[in-house]
Amino acid sequence: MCCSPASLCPPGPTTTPPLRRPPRARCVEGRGAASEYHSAATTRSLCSTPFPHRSPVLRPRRRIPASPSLLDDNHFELVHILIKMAVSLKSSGSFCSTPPQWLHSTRDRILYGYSHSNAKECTCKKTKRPAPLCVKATSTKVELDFNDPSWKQKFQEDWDKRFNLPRITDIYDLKPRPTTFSLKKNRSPAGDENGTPMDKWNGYVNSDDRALLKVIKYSSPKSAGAECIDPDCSWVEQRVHRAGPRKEIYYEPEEVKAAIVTCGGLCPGLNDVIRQIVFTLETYGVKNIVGIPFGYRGFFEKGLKEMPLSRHLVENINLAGGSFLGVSRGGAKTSEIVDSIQARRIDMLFVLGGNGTHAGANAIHEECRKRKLKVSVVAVPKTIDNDILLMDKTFGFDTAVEEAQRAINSAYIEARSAYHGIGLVKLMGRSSGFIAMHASLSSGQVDVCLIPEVPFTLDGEYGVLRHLEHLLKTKGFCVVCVAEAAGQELLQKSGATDASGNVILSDIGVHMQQKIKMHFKDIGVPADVKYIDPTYMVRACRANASDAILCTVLGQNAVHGAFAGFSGITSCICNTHYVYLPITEVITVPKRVNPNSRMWHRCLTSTGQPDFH
Ligand SMILES: Nc1ncnc2c1ncn2[C@@H]1O[C@H](COP(=O)(O)OP(=O)(O)O)[C@@H](O)[C@H]1O
Ligand SMILES: O=P(O)(O)OC[C@H]1O[C@](O)(COP(=O)(O)O)[C@@H](O)[C@@H]1O
Ligand SMILES: [Mg+2]
Repeated sequence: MCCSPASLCPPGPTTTPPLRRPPRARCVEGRGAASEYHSAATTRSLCSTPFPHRSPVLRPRRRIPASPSLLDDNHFELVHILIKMAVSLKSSGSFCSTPPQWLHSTRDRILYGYSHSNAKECTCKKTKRPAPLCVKATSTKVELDFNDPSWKQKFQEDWDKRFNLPRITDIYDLKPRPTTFSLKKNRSPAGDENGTPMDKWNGYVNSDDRALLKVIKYSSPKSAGAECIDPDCSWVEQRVHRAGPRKEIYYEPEEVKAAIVTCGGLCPGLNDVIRQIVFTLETYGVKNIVGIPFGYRGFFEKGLKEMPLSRHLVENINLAGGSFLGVSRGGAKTSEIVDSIQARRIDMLFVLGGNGTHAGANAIHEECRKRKLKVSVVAVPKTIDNDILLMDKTFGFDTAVEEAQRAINSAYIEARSAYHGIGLVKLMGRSSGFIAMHASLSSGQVDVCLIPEVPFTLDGEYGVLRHLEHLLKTKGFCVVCVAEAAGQELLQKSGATDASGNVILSDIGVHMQQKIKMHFKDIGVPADVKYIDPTYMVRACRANASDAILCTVLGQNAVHGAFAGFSGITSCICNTHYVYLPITEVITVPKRVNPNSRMWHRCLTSTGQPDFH
């Protein structure tokens, strides 16, 4: 954590420029088909009513009240991709005549077919009205026409195909054996000829068990948060595979060599997952368990030796943060990694990491398939950024938020205790603002939360700086929380990337600190700016209680998934249920905060901040 020295601003005149702004007429921008999704009445009232009594504190937010469609954060980025694909399809002349859509206007519209990998949206050629039956959704496997009475069945068949879990039996003709995993085995007096306990333990998950990804039936596409596949917002079950131990397994535990690797940046809970994987493997009867040191690098870097792991060795590792095995970025050469897997005779590989790691895990899984190796590659989603699609959250996120709000609290105390104090906190999040949004919400002490998904300006009448002036005048102090990826368009780009190819972001925190100081100096208003950058503090700590539970379950399920013969899957939590997803479904894009989601609106309600542009 680093704090700037006390403000160098000289005392100046205490009068601040007037903060009240002239009311502006607001319109929901109608680019192409975008506006056509609002009823005429809605559009009229939105465009004709300026805000004559605009409060200086709470400027109404543009677009938000008018938005009928609130996609949740899990699907927002997917929608972004779908729209881009629809646009490119359109421009390639392969689809109907919809003018190009831009992300911002798209967010305000109802979108159908969100859950496909390729959605298309159009208006009927001869009418300006939105024409629901023109809306089509396609996926890579099936094209849906909602005029077709069997579209639901087709959708579900396509869905089931996409979310079907790859397994080693896809390439190998293998017979399963009864599981060796039973929590009651020590109490069971007799076993069968395989030594499998004969108790009546009923803790197995049936392979046909599914969890629903969505549970709300929206009555209208205009309902808050509605995610509709078709224009009538029909109920279509989207089921995913339930995680957990199966009655039959595809490995002989005694013969298994299992390896664990942790990649990417640090994240609270890595040790908890490693520990649970080891415990669960041992419960199955696996004796040969190793850790690959320092991420994927450990597979091929000379001098890095695999580490034998056992319950005894990992018993207490969860008491500390970091990774017992070490982490690293970069250096993922799939063929070399698979050579190494082959040479080491690894049967199960457990990969803990974020979106990059998952992409790597999938490449390893594919390469193993190509070489016809009987290897199960199972991932566990790790990242404080919480930026992996479809899942409720990734492990480490809760803990990072908890730590981040401690930094916010310090900024608040500093700001509140200073004359015209301004506390500024920068929080991590490579491509999304989840940590900043949740830490702002949880602390309740933030006046301005800035995230990459919502553009803002610093200068000018509607800029952040003018709002800070206002806060100093009315409140006497303020706290700003900025996500590290926010406002990158305001900064010079270095173009540099890290070893994994991730773009190295310019420092918005330092930039804002300087801009705030300069601004208040220029207008002659004293301001005491304290900048806190808790960057590595929020992720180098040990997991909190809720993350520790999440890690425990995810780690156990990863092992159950491998023994069940799955490969190329990730063990995660969706809609409060523990499930397995094919890695391919979660790595298309990073998950981002949906500016039209209920959560972002709640954050805005909490901070009371206006639009900053
Ligand atoms: N598209 C990809 N294909 C294969 N491996 C990848 C890919 N992207 C990243 N990796 C590898 O995954 C590891 C972790 O990636 P990184 O982006 O640093 O962290 P995270 O997994 O947390 O997103 C690195 O070793 C990197 O080389
Ligand atoms: O460890 P580094 O290389 O400084 O990376 C910092 C980045 O790591 C993170 O903490 C987590 O990112 P990953 O999930 O990719 O590991 C980001 O929030 C941040 O941008
Ligand atoms: Mg990442």
